[in-house]
Amino acid sequence: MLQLLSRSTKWHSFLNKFQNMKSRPKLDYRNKLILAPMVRVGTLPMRLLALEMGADIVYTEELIDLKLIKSIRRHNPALGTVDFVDPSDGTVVFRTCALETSRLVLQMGTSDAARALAVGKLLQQDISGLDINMGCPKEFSIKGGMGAALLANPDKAALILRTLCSNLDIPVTCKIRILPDLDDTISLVEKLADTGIAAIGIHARTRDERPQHRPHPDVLRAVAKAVSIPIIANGGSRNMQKYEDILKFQLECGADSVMVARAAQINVSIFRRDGLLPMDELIEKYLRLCVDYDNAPHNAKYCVQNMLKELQETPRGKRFLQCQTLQQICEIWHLGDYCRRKQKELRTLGNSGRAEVEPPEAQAKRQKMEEAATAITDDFEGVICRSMPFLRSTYASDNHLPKTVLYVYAGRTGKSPPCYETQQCDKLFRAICSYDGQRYSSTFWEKNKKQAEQGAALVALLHLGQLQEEPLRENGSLIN
Ligand SMILES: Cc1cc2nc3c(=O)[nH]c(=O)nc-3n(C[C@H](O)[C@H](O)[C@H](O)COP(=O)(O)O)c2cc1C
Repeated sequence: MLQLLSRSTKWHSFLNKFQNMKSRPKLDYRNKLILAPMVRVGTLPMRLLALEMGADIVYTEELIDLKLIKSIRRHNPALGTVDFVDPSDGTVVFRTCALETSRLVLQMGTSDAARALAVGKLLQQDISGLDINMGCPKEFSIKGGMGAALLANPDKAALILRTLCSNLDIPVTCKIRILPDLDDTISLVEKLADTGIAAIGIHARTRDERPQHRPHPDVLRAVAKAVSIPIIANGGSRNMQKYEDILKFQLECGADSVMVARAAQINVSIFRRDGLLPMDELIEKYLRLCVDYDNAPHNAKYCVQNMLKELQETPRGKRFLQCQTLQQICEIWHLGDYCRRKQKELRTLGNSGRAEVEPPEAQAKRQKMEEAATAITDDFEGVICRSMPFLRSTYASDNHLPKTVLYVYAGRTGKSPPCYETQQCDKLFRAICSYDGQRYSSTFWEKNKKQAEQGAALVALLHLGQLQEEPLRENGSLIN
């Protein structure tokens, strides 16, 4: 009978899942450096980078149960990932891969035990721990009875945790904030510990305290003395500039483990025993992972912005802020070729992106865009192309703009004025400048038609020897 059953593919995949989960050692929360849950920051590339830098455990950003429950789990063989995809619009709600499974905790926002359990069952084969957010003070969470709302409803919080602990095969934890009163905090932690959770993350601030307020390591120390489950201390980033500062905070709190958010958001190499990496090296590593795992460009941009901080004001930073695609961002860190090559390879491997789960209207729109992009590539046959973004702020007046300069140059040399044609792909533009029997274009996709034309004129001027590369590179309007 068993033999017969094992022949069926369904039974086989169930057996695999079960064996994978059982063979994975249970996550131990003692003596660990942890990447804290952070919305928009804790996506796959940043988690993998944190692990590479020395974090022992990484948390996902908070993912809401309602969103997860309706998502479709699918393998993405091109990327080697498991994706949970929103079937209504095809967006990837959660992407993970085998490299992180044994050290990955997913943080969920929930207010309902049954729903949380359903999500836990859907996810447990792909993660090693499930954490419930009980500390988020944002209006969205509180209104939905999630996050810090659960601190005011300990019975419900305990019910959620008990339901998960009794029915899932992976360890369950929660992340709370301290209460204004120490005894109340200890009572709450004891009540939650009774549910069977494997550890508790505690942000050393109250619900009403903001990140700029000093944390309360003394409160954590008292809690850690009073309870026996592992305490994960959080809230110390304000005083964390290097690896040793993480350990100092852990010691101050008397905690078993420590969880870092903002300090890692700025420089994830804070987890590195051998010291911080230079920012550009870190960004490069991060971008490679974004390319490898086809990360959404807006997410990559947000994370790089956090690393750049005030350097966003430099010419390079300003150029970066104008980027809309991963390719454009990669060009700035000299990874343009890597990005192009890898994206091509992923397409060849069938990285279908959203296609399989798209509703028909979205699918039609995407196909139209893909056709347009192919047509555009064909149209660029024989065109002299360079990657030259146009940055208006680097030109003193309209008289200096590339289109004007090229127009004047044409008049001076007795040639017909240049003319332009523009191609649009979704919300981005490229232009071709035709001048004296030759066509020129910038490979940098611009946000509007006018900028695209200026970019094309720049390429023409450069080719005609009317621009010098080096000065332009310095003032930030030329990238190679
Ligand atoms: C950008 C950002 C996003 C965050 N998102 C989450 C989240 O999804 N879930 C959560 O429990 N806390 C979240 N937090 C709070 C952090 O996990 C952490 O509790 C807080 O920043 C204090 O730790 P730190 O001093 O190390 O920054 C977020 C913090 C930041 C800065």
